Amino acid sequence: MKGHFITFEGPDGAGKTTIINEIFKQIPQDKQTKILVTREPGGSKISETIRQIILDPANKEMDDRTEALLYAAQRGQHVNETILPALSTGKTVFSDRYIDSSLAYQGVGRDLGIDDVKEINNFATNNLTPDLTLFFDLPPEVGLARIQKLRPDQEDRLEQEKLTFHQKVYEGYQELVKRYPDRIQVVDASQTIPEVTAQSVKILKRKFPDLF
Ligand SMILES: Nc1ncnc2c1ncn2[C@@H]1O[C@H](COP(=O)(O)OP(=O)(O)OP(=O)(O)O)[C@@H](O)[C@H]1O
Ligand SMILES: Cc1cn([C@H]2C[C@H](O)[C@@H](COP(=O)(O)O)O2)c(=O)[nH]c1=O
Repeated sequence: MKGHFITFEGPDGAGKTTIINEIFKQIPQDKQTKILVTREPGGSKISETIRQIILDPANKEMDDRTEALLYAAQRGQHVNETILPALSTGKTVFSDRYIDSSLAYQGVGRDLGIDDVKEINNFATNNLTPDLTLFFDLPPEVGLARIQKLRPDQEDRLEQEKLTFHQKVYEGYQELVKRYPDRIQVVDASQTIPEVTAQSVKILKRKFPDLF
């Protein structure tokens, strides 16, 4: 028995966390217990500790390769401690970010290369690949403005990066959408919250009718 592994991706502030919560509310109550909602970086005790190190604005001297390896390390722990045990009992896992974040932010944003970053992540996760990824498509400046409004003066180390970095990350996501057209479905995240939710639910119902 294996559950579905579904990931949610997009620029900072695209609405991933908000829409995951909205989708969850639309799942019948008796089926909600079959869903595990988790996030990256994080999703296990060790991975949350690594999250604090990566996102701490004080860690300005962090090397780009160290950053990529820390994201891969937290992911390895997350997969083995949280995601695989849930999938193996038939639960569906909703992960707020996963490997595509590393491919877009470290592979393209940090210029480390999509293929090299993919390789260290394949090692870390033993090649665990999502069954479906929803990409929340939003210009990075719009997402960053939402974050700024939500948490003024509380940006983490990645959010504090220049707009040019976030624009490269966005281009990275566009490349991933082209590379993995069967796995990654694009959602227009510039719509209202109910509209983004409805588009997401429609995609999920089509692919996994058993979820609802
Ligand atoms: N479709 C939307 N329209 C307008 N505001 C939105 C929309 N979706 C989310 N927001 C708002 O944008 C802010 C960021 O949303 P949220 O935290 O869900 O984004 P996120 O993609 O999870 O961000 P991060 O990448 O930082 O984790 C919140 O204040 C949320 O209410
Ligand atoms: C998993 C992952 C994340 N990131 C970046 C993306 C965001 O800027 C932060 C995480 O913050 P969030 O508020 O929880 O979205 O980290 C990354 O660069 N690489 C990754 O693999």
